[in-house]
Amino acid sequence: MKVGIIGAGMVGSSAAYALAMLGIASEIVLVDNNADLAQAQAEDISHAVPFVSATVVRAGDYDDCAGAGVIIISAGVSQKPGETRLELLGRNAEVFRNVIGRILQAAPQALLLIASNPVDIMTDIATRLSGLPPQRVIGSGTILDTARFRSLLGRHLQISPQSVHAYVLGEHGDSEVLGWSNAMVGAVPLQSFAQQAGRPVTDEVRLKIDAGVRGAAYKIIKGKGATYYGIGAGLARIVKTIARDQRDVLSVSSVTKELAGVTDVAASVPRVIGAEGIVMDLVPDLDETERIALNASARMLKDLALSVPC
Ligand SMILES: NC(=O)C1=CN([C@@H]2O[C@H](COP(=O)(O)OP(=O)(O)OC[C@H]3O[C@@H](n4cnc5c(N)ncnc54)[C@H](O)[C@@H]3O)[C@@H](O)[C@H]2O)C=CC1
Ligand SMILES: CC(=O)C(=O)O
Repeated sequence: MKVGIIGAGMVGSSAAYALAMLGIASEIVLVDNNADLAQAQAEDISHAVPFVSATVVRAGDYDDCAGAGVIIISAGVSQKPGETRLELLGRNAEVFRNVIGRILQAAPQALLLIASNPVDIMTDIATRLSGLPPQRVIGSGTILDTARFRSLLGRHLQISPQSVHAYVLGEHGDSEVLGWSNAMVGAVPLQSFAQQAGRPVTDEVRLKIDAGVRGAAYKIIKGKGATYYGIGAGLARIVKTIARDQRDVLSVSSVTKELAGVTDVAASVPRVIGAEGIVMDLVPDLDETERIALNASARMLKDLALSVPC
């Protein structure tokens, strides 16, 4: 599958690198306002390709994305230390007004995969601007937060994060909701596994993991200016399930008819993803605290999305 990437900065180039390393895409086209940057990123990544795959990686313009199955949008501004994702909204909405029409003209059949922040509201905006059905406009949503949750839980339980089945729901951002009540390890509920393993998940452990997941981006941005390897791998993972029609369950964002009592809102729940985009939403069983928090997260996202004209 050919993949176009609009925005060849840290996130776009990391996604291209992860895609090339996994050998998922036959061709990757990097497009950026800064053509020299796109060219340099493409050359650098293409020099890694002979070690692992046969992916053609090149810089180009929108027209070069013709025939792409997926277009990743990672263009726009990113957070400065201490800045929230929501503070990027006005600037990145303007970027999307500029790029969505050009993408549709070049690759009308492509699925859109949104990474730019605030990703849930950018997914809503991309859906409105494109006029595409919501199933074809996928926000990376909480795929990264879910990976962070599984990583920290796995570390606490001393097992592989791939054997932890737990999801972060709602906003990719400060109001996100960690799904503790339905978390599983293998086929065993989290608390039961923790007890059997002698690694209890106490209130103190929960608070520490919650802070670690919710605060990860702020901590990394303070330390090195940006986050990109995690989301790069997450975006490649989403492209893989689309390219191979794998129907994996991933927590991603999409305009959803109804979520925790809020209608027509873009936020994350686990969803089945295949070649045509989102195939099915999974409605998780939540406890009362989680349901209230998810309602608040979805309500905030909907109100903010409504404030942005397209
Ligand atoms: N969804 C997620 O989990 C994550 C999202 N992000 C978000 O991804 C976005 C990109 O972050 P970085 O790559 O670190 O930023 P960056 O500044 O390294 O790259 C952004 C690129 O977009 C380009 N650009 C800006 N306007 C453009 C336009 N109209 N057309 C084409 N290219 C344009 C810039 O020239 C720049 O190269 C940010 O909004 C950031 O907050 C970052 C990490 C995780
Ligand atoms: C920057 C961002 O959204 C993240 O790393 O979660």
